[in-house]
Amino acid sequence: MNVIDTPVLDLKIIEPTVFGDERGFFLETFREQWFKEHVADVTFVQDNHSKSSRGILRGMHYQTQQTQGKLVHVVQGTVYDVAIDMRQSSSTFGQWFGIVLSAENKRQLWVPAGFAHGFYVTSDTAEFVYKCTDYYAPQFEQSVCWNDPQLEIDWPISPEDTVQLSAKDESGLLFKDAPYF
Ligand SMILES: Cc1cn([C@H]2C[C@H](O)[C@@H](COP(=O)(O)OP(=O)(O)O[C@H]3O[C@H](C)C(=O)[C@H](O)[C@H]3O)O2)c(=O)[nH]c1=O
Repeated sequence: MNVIDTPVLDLKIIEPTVFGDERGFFLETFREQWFKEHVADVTFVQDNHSKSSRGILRGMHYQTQQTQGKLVHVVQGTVYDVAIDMRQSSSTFGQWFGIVLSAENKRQLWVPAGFAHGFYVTSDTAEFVYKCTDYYAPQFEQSVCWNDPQLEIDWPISPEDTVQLSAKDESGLLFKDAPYF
């Protein structure tokens, strides 16, 4: 396992060690003691799995209470994954980072509590799995506009591409109006 810093404070890329042989491959997707020592001293309590089609954008979500750290990766297809630092005390407050996560690159992204998170599907379908450090609490959930004019997230979306959002995400808040940590 290899940990790579990103330009955004505390947001980390993890590259697991992949063991390939004539049968295929094996990798450990999570090892608690290693994670606590090398990434963040947190405990995960909930695992999630979603499947989406090309052009689906889920995000940008966070919980204002029961804030969730998320360890995310893709087991089928490809997504462009984005996290936004919503922590006012952070030196990278208001900054975003994006990365291609795919079944092929097997990369993971550690998104600490205090970030808004979402992804855009660039393959026919994508299956997205992640561990969370607190439980789902919809009463505390917020959604920030994926195309907020201040954040200017550089999504891999061409004019001819579709962007399909949930009703909740259609009415996301502007970053300037969103609650911060
Ligand atoms: C997130 C969640 C949802 N649900 C139920 C609630 C709805 O009936 C259904 C779909 O929920 P939602 O539309 O909020 O799912 P996503 O749009 O994938 O939400 C996620 O999108 C981005 C990528 C995130 O980072 C968050 O983990 C999460 O907000 O699953 C649950 O039962 N438990 C959960 O933890």
